[in-house]
Amino acid sequence: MLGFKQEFTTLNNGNKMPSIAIIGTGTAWYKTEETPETFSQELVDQIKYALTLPGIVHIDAAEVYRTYPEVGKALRESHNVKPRDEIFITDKYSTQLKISENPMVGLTNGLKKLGLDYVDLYLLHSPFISKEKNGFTMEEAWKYMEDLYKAGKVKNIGVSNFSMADLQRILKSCEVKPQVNQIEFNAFLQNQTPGIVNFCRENDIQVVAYTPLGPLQRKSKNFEQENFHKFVKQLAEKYDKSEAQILLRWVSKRGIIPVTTSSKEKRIKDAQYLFTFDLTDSEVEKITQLGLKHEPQRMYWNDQYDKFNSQSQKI
Ligand SMILES: NC(=O)C1=CN([C@@H]2O[C@H](COP(=O)(O)OP(=O)(O)OC[C@H]3O[C@@H](n4cnc5c(N)ncnc54)[C@H](OP(=O)(O)O)[C@@H]3O)[C@@H](O)[C@H]2O)C=CC1
Repeated sequence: MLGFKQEFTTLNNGNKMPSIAIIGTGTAWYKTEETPETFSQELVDQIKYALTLPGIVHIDAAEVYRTYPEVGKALRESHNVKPRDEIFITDKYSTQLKISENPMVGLTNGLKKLGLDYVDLYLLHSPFISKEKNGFTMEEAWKYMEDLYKAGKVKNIGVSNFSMADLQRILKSCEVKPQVNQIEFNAFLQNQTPGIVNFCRENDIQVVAYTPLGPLQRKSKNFEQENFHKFVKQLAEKYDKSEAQILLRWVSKRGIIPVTTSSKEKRIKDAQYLFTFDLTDSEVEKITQLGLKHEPQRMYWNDQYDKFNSQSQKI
């Protein structure tokens, strides 16, 4: 516990959430079905390891990842290690691919598989919702979320991959404003959709960033010669931290909550210990500017959002 420090972000309803999620259960862990054959004991072990770390541990889950069995098993086997109120679970209702009838049914199914009676944050996974495909409109989907919030089944509600226009539709008709918008964000993709980060800030909607380590996940052949990578390396040496920690800290210094994941215990621990060091304002600004010089690097929702590439490196 020596030297451990945690930070929290206050949401627009006054609730606090941990300022980093250390185990995302999608991307590398993503599956297309939940069967005994696809069950990943490795993921169970990584979540169990994460739950031995100090502080509140934030896990990012979703209906579409098909990893509820692993998350559920890890939580059940860790109930003596970490109490429920020291675990923060984000979950998402699958909108693109219809898995359950509606968010009410989706949450009920998820809670059962996770062995929980509430989740801390529940999101609509994407804005691509229509009466024809889903059986309800985006506004009606949000109404389900509000009902779950009012019933206490979810402590906070939000959206994911929403653009300004999508959020404007929700804001026009909602009773409860989304607490967060989880989007793709990193130094090489600083606006998933035009103006989204500033719009969320102006409307007191917390931005949560998936793929915060995009610049490390895909490197060019000559990355060592690139000023961006040279500077990140220099900071890693200065602070005696990993390059991943520098990039995650940069995301958090931009007022955004990173959602990372790893198959390696050391990296999971490094993420939970993120707030044991700080970057200066000028270092944060330099990473921002060097990042903006890089061409947009979008890894998810390309079919829907590649059309915005020319605007995604403008802030
Ligand atoms: N709402 C949405 O639509 C989406 C949500 N998400 C959520 O966000 C989570 C995190 O997304 P993800 O893109 O994986 O997050 P990150 O950008 O944090 O990337 C994590 C990956 O980067 C690798 N990595 C870590 N450190 C380094 C390094 N120094 N060099 C090279 N690679 C490194 C890890 O590999 P290793 O295992 O080797 O450490 C891991 O596979 C997902 O699991 C999911 O929960 C993701 C996509 C879409």
